[in-house]
Amino acid sequence: MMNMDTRKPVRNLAESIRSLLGLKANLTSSWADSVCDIIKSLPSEEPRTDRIKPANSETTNSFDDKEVNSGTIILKLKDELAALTAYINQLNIQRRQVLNEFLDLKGNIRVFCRIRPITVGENSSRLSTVITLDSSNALLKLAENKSKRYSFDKVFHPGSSQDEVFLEVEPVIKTALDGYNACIFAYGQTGTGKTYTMEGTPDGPGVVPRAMEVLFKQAVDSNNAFLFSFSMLEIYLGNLKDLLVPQSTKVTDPLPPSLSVQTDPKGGIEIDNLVSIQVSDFNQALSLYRLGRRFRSTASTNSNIASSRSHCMIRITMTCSDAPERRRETNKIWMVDLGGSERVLKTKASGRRLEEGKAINLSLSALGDVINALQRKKSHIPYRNSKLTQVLKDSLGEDSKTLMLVHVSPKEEDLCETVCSLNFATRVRSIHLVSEESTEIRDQKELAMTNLQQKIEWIEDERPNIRRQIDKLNERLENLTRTISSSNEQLEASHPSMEEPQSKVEIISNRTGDVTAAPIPRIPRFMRPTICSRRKSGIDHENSEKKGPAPAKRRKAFSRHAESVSFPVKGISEYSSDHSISRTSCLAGLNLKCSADNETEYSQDTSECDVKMVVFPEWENSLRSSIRKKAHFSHTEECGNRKTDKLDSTKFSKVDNWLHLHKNEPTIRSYMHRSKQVLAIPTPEKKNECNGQNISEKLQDDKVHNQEHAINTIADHQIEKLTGGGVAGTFISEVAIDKTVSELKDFISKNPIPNSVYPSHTTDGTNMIQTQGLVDGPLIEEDKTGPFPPPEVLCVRFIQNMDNRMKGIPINQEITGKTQCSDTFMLNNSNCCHFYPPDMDNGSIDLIEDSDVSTSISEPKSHCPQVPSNSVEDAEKESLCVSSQQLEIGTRSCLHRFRSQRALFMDTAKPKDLTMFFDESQGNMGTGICDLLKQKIRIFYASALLGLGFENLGFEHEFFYGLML
Ligand SMILES: Nc1ncnc2c1ncn2[C@@H]1O[C@H](COP(=O)(O)OP(=O)(O)OP(=O)(O)O)[C@@H](O)[C@H]1O
Repeated sequence: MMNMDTRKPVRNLAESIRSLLGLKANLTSSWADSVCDIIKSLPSEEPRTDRIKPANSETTNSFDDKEVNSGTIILKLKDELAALTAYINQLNIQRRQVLNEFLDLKGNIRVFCRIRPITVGENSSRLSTVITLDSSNALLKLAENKSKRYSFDKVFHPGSSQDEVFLEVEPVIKTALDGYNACIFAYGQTGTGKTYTMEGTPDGPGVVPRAMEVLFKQAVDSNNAFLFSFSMLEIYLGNLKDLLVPQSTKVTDPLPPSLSVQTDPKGGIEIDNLVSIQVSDFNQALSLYRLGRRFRSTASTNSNIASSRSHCMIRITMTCSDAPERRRETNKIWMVDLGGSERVLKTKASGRRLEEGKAINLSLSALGDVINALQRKKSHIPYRNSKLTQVLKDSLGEDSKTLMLVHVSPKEEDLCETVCSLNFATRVRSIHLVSEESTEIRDQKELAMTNLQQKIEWIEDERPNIRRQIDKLNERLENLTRTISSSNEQLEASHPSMEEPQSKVEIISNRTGDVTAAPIPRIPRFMRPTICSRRKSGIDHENSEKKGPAPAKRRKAFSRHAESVSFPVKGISEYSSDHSISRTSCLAGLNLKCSADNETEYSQDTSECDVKMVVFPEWENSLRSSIRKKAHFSHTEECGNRKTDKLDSTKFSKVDNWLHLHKNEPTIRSYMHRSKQVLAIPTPEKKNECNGQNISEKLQDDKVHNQEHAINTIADHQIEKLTGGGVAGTFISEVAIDKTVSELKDFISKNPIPNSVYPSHTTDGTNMIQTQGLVDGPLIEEDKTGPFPPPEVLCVRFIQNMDNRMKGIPINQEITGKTQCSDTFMLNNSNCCHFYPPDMDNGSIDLIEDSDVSTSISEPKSHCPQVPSNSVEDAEKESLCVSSQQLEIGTRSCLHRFRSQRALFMDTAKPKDLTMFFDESQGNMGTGICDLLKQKIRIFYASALLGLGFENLGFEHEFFYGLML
């Protein structure tokens, strides 16, 4: 009874709050304050949670009381929570309405004009050609006594700060949270401050970083679950270029998948293959933005020291499925820093700069045509005339919010361009203005807008407070639930047969919705139904129904998000992989405080919510090729978390790792200018040099040494080849190790080593462990997996039966320096064929006309670590560093290496001799086992050469045909 009494007033209060919330008229600030005060005062009436300590076995009755009290508190908290949630939802709806009214007054397409200040080095004595008359009018001085007035939604004078600009831009960004597609673009002549406005400086961040901050903050305040994803591209020379994919720095790098603009049946625009990365907070988005910025094409021109040579476009996609009042469940905002229009005569651009300028001008003129057609309400809008208009198609039309920031120069010499820009901006603005407004109407509008703005501000101030209270309540609720659960467990342990209190808790739990202490049945564990069987039998279904609809709805929504943010990749035929984003969610603003049972229901969502992953097809390819090579990646926190045992499933890498990977991404930019790196257009050679540098740096940084794995991989590869070829004979495998003979003997005496393994040494003093065995190679395997430390040189000699003499001419394809496999060993064993496996692209191959054929796998002393690869970039770096370190000549560019490799091969390989070698043996070919064996070895040898990748180096096919014959 007592419990009922305490519950009642709380319920009444909640009901009265709800009823008040229904009445819009009551929603004044004083009313809200008083409601808040009441709510704030409630917790003090409640018993402290520490009073509900787990009951011990002796105090069953007191536990009962406390438990009932806890149930009451939980109910009370739930009521408060419901009231606050209803209130915040009401605020959200209000804000949406007010903001829409506000934007309706402002217009769907708004145009701001920003006048650049005279910068250092410019002649400041001359008067500016553009003067700000008031906040929405600018005067352009055309001649001594001739001027023209331009009206815009806002005019920013040269002294306007970034803050002032953003204050005006903000409402458009906020509408994006209401489900509208939005587009903010900076337009203007080159050098007028577009990038300054959009990107800003470290001291004065521009629109893009500020917009991202606002988006995330507002999403949290709204109490709805938003899922954000970030993309960044540029339109360079009329082509789309993803700024988030690893830039190819080597000739051999796979080209990034080409981007293409697709229209869905509803008219929505999607860009095929564009990387879209889920971001859960502002910092992540900012990191990606910074990363993308590094890859922008910028160059110095006559007009601007760091001129953007492309249109840079940032897209933030947001999905929110628990706010049905939003315009769309998934919508996007584009923020575009357009390339500057330029006059060739003035910029004196030539060559590449000229091409870039022309491409920019062309697409800007296409944008002008689209605007024109929209203004005239033409039936055909020429979106298809440029990539820019294609991409922006669904963000420029009626149902979206567009903001154009036209930038003009104050300089007299730029008058022509200024007139063009201002005329274009006026045209854009006229799309939504049927006629010029009278001053009176405009004043009225201004007043209405000011009132609406104030309302918006009030709501936006109020929401975080309510949100904080909700968080607090949730926390308390969670603590309380946890306490009850642990009490139950203790009680159950002490009174296994006590059913009563449990069921009480259960009832409370079900009523409270998200507080669930699941009943533990009194049957043996193995007899209890599994989740699966419960689902099948419908038990779970019933339970979930009891829990209420909210969790089910959310769960369903997340899987939908997952589908909506995956993007198929074309052209990767082999694995037809997907650029896929994990089914994770950015739960900005979502407060998933749920009980044990709800957790099960949400487990996938909640556990994944902090994992942001993306996979690129190149990575996947590299991973798969890694499987083929049986490469083993070690796991380090720094270098990514790849697991070889899961390589055959789709691989994901964390966004954070991905960002880390790009930290040292080589850029070809020569100097920094205002946080922009200015570059000369890269040449392949430069890229390679740059890459080489980075690789060596990376190698210096990487502390992961996985020599053993590398050697094992090579040995595996060889053994596979030898045994796979069905070759009969004796194997002698030799492992050079860094132990003295006495140490070795010691070691062997202490360790049980088969008889066939014994120490030896070569004439140059290298200590070796020799293993002998027959044909199928288990002994060789014994070697590589043996108890010795990782060998520095691994030589596996295959000795063919003496009567099968292999004919051949030596081929030395050593690029430079000497191999780490001791020279003396090679010299003294003239029948030794030194062979690098195909994945090591330098090496020596000696095939010497003699009785025995030996195959040596040489492993360099300073073996390149098998760095756990985060991406294809890493994989490439690995392969590069393997070879460069093997050669011990420092880092060299991949291209250079391939060239020299090719040249040397051409010089020294003596294709004629090779052919002779094969021809000769062909002539002697019989049908006996030995001849078959010879043939197999020849094929093995030829395929080894092919495997080295020579065919990709531009050799004439005839050469290989000759080789194969
Ligand atoms: N409002 C401003 N306040 C201070 N400096 C500015 C402002 N606007 C532009 N600048 C300066 O003018 C120069 C050119 O600006 P910016 O590179 O942003 O021009 P842009 O329009 O992006 O040029 P492009 O089209 O060639 O890329 C920069 O040095 C920048 O710092």
